[in-house]
Amino acid sequence: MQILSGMDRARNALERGDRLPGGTLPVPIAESWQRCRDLGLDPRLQPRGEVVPFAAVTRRRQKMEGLRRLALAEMQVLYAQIAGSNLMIALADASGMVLDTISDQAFTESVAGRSILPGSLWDEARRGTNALGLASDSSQPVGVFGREHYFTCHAHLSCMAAPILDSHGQVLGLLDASCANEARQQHTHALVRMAAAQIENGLIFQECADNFILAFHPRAEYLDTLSAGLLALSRDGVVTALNRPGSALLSGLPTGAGVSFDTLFEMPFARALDGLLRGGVFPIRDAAGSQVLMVCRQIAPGLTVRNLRREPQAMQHGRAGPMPEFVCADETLKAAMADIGQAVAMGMPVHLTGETGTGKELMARHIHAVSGRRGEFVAVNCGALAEQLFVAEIFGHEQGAFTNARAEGSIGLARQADAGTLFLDEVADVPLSAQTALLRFLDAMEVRPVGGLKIHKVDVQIISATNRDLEAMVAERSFRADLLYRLNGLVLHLPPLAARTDFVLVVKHLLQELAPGMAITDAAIARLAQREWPGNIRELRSALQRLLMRQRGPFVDETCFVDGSEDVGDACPACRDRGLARRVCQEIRTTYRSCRNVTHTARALGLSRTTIYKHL
Ligand SMILES: Nc1ncnc2c1ncn2[C@@H]1O[C@H](COP(=O)(O)OP(=O)(O)OP(=O)(O)O)[C@@H](O)[C@H]1O
Repeated sequence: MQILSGMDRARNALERGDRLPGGTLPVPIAESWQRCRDLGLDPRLQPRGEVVPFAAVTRRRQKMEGLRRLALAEMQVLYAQIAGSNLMIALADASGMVLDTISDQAFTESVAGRSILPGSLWDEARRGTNALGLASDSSQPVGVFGREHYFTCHAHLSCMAAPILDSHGQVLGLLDASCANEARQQHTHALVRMAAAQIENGLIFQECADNFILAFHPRAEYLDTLSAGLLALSRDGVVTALNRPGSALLSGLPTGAGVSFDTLFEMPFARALDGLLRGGVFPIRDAAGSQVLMVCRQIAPGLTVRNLRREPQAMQHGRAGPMPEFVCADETLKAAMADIGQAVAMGMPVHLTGETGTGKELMARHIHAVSGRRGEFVAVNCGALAEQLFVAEIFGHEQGAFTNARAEGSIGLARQADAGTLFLDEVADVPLSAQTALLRFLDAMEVRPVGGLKIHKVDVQIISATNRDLEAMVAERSFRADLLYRLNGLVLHLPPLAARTDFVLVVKHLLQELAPGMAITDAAIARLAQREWPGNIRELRSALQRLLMRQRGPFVDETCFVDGSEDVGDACPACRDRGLARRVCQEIRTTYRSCRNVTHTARALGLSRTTIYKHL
């Protein structure tokens, strides 16, 4: 006989409508299941996946601007901390309406990823037992793992949510980390809670900018941690905010708003301030007699004192994990790159093709690194060399070998690359007259400088690149067929950016290069992904630079696109040149891009499905 686990029995009972067996589930989950059942939700069906109109999301985001700014920066840090894949970090308002998400591509493309999108509502009454809904109701951090979700269709998910509270214990928002159940990591829940606490502390600094802010803890080494109490005080010593650890440390004392410092501590505020403003750690007893150590983290404006750390921990950004130097998660490209190691080990020339800006030079540098050659990487832009000078530049020349020759002669780029790599960029532009000399060099790996007699043997890895069709040039006799066959030992094609499956990673990588620690929302990435990018990664880099110029906080989101200059390519052809229609069309396409579902898009924007189809 098959032995059923507690969870199996609980689910069977739930799905059959039987009484739920006691002791098989954590109490909050069992209670939530019961509430969902009382509401008449059928766990075997799909939940009501409601998504509010985009305009309502925008309004809510504006209302929560301060919190959102802090949260997006923390979400980026959290995303980097929870290494692994199939992950989404979401920020929701207090009711469980998702405002922003940061995720990896695998999650974005999953069924769950398509349902956790800005504007989606995750309250218990709509989506059954889930972490956002439970955290919103209970004001407590909650984890809902796999089959603990009420709806069977959410059983593959694990979600961990923590409320973000104001200093009166009111829920301001919710932070959630969701991942595939099998990818769940033990420490995620703690990281989400810490991120929420970090945001709460950040809010105190943000909202009490004209107050004193003091940190305190019984042990000095904890003053810089999230366990420290943070106390904001007006200039006359009245408490304006106290974080959660602070309330716990002062439990038993009256900590409500309006209480004065003197009621909480044994020393009058003015005297304590004297000590605190001299800098360093100041010992003080609370009104219950326990000693704590205190430091001043922020001085109310108008006072200047040296030796004080003005930068609160919670506001320090730029802690996103290290990003790879070179993004290459595109499966086709990865497969094509599999032979590089062997090719360079055999000294085989590598030929790179791809449109402008697809990363041919970067790939050439990568190949040089892979080859482990100790010599230099020497890049030659063949299109930039005058026809008469081409041979002399590559193979060198003796003193006074020709008019305009360098007086001291030149060893040439081929010898400079000896024991290293010679990268012939824009190889299609090698003058026909020089192609024979180049071919001879590739065959023999020997160099004879112009005007010289001595032959020099070299050992050079050859990499060439072009964005032109060399086969077609061979057919029209502007490129030598034998040179082409000599160059294309291993051919590697770099896909255009729009065709890369690792677009999201490329965006994040470039952003980290341009502005370390900067966050970007999924919606902003989706907006970028709509464009065609004829200039490929180079163009994307410039577009990100322009967005960064417009961005006013620690993250890039759709508001950075306000003037539409990044959006020229994202309206449908019929709407592209029609002002207002173009905006509507762009909104449709942006929304669709983030959820990949016509019905959701129609519902989110309050338009008919036919209209959505028309613009897609
Ligand atoms: N895989 C990648 N990951 C991250 N950045 C990249 C990648 N590929 C290219 N880039 C960046 O894109 C820009 C253009 O790359 P690169 O100059 O190598 O392109 P290219 O194909 O050689 O262009 P062109 O044909 O116009 O010379 C550079 O800033 C480069 O750092």
